Amino acid sequence: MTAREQDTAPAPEAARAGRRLPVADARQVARAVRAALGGRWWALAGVAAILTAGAAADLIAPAALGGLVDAVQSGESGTAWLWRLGAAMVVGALVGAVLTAAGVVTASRLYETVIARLREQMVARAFELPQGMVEEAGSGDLVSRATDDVAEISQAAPRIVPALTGSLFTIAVTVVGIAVVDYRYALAVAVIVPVHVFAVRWYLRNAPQVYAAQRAAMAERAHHLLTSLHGIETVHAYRLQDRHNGRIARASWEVVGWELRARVVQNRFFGRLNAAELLGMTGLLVVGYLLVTNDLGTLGGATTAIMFFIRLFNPINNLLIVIDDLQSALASLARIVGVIDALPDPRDPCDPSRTGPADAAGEGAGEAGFAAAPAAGPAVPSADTGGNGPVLALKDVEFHYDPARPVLSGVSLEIGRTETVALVGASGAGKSTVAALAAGVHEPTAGTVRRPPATPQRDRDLVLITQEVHVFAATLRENLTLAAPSADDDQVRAALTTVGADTLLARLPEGLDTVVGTEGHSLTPAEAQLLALARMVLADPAVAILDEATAEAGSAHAGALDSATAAALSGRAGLVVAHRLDQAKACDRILVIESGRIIEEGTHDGLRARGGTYATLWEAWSRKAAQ
Ligand SMILES: Nc1ncnc2c1ncn2[C@@H]1O[C@H](COP(=O)(O)OP(=O)(O)OP(=O)(O)O)[C@@H](O)[C@H]1O
Repeated sequence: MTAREQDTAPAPEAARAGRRLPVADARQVARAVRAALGGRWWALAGVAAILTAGAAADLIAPAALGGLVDAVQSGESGTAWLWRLGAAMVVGALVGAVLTAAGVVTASRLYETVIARLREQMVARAFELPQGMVEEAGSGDLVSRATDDVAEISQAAPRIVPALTGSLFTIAVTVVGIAVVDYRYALAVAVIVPVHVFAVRWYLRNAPQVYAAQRAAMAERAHHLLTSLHGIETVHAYRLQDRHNGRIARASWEVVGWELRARVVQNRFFGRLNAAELLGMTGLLVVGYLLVTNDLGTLGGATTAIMFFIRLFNPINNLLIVIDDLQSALASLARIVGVIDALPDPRDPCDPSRTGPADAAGEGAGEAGFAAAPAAGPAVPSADTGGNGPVLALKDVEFHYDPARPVLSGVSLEIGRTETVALVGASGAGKSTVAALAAGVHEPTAGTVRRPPATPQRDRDLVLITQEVHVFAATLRENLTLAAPSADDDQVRAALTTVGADTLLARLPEGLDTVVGTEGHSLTPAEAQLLALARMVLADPAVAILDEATAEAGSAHAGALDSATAAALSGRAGLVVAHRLDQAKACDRILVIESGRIIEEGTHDGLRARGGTYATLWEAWSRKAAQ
């Protein structure tokens, strides 16, 4: 099965659901946000001060309005006093608007910085995640966290930050203001407190799981979209459009269902908030009526108390409504921080599992076709492997993707320092899985895999090249030196010459400076494979694993690619998943794999002479090749 075909195979959804990327808990989220703030507490305090000052200025207008009512009713104040009250209202509103705007702008800068840092950390960490982990979770989950979840936080933050910082102060000052007018007004307003407490508790009980399920449904939808697009050729070739459309439609309806449930929960919450407002206003009007008719208060006092209460609607509702945004944003934040914390901190010197440079695996592991292997499994001690001793060894390896279907059983193999070993077998026999285990993409479910020892350039010690070679939209030089950043032009040219790509270089209009890839000079599949082999030569790993790396580049180029492969593998250990049996013939040793077991092992001539499975495969392949 090719990598593309794997991507479009029916997704074992129930199995995958249990293997999502981790979601962080509240403690991890708080720690990540604190770290992303990077000690800018003074900026946070400044934002709070500006917003609360703005909220205080906003109280001047309603207070002045009450004064205005009393002044008009008494008829004793002159017009100058009325003008002064009017001016105070205008100045209060202006100062409040300016301070609020300044606070929101400063807050936006701060939270955008925090979001950007978290996003960068997540992307950096995503490159370090073991490929197997991302594959198990589905790349859609990761993409959905980098897009949907980041967007969710970016959209929610402008509402959350001002509401949290500004509203609390406004509420506190306004309630004090109402009590100052008359404590009985404050008592009337207090009836809304239990209604709010009830509404918020109900909401917090119901909303989080709806939002979490909504995010998970979005991730599932992204996964199906991505896998279908990624394997579009296979989808067309096997007429799988209906099946894939159906799967995407089901995932989309699942999102719609959760969106609707979220809106229902939200509306019921808002309904409870409106009931609280009605209750508070009714209480105030009754108390106001009683106080004014019994000469215990003035009409202006009642007006101020009512205006203050109306002013409370916004901050209280903002505060409670942002609980909704806050829940939603926190669900997204937990998913982002979940990726950041998915692996131990590479900078943590106490963590023995991470001995290499933080960016080592990141350089290649995220790009198809050139994956630097993450360190895993015990290393082969270099001192013990003199001569052509094994530099890569699998012992009694078992592996399954689905526990009900073992893929490999009892696989053992060793590869010497300068030996090239071919893996051959029918489609689905398990060749790519052996290659993935050898490269560290997956870890065995039983048995051991010993890979080359860790060094400061650990990711150069083992390189996996698959069919899907990625040509970056960059210059040819940049495409090559990403494998060896310190390589100079002479070394780059020498690597191209080694794999016979000097003619390609000569044809490019600006030589090594020619931009290749989607944005520039497009390379043929065969040229892209040569590029991958030249990259490997520059990386100079101890072990090279080629998973049908040159199988799809076209038979016209087979000879050139085989010579390039032989030159690139020279002097290092090579494991070659061979599609064409003439590739296997050129290797030092051949392993025949059938139904996840190695059933034959030997040289091309030895295996042919034995007359077993390889001999039969060779006869069939040679006949077909001769046609
Ligand atoms: N990601 C995966 N999830 C579930 N099953 C998988 C996955 N990848 C491979 N398999 C299954 O594991 C078995 C071995 O697959 P593998 O790709 O290793 O075989 P292969 O010999 O390389 O085949 P091909 O030559 O067609 O690439 C097959 O039955 C395949 O369906």
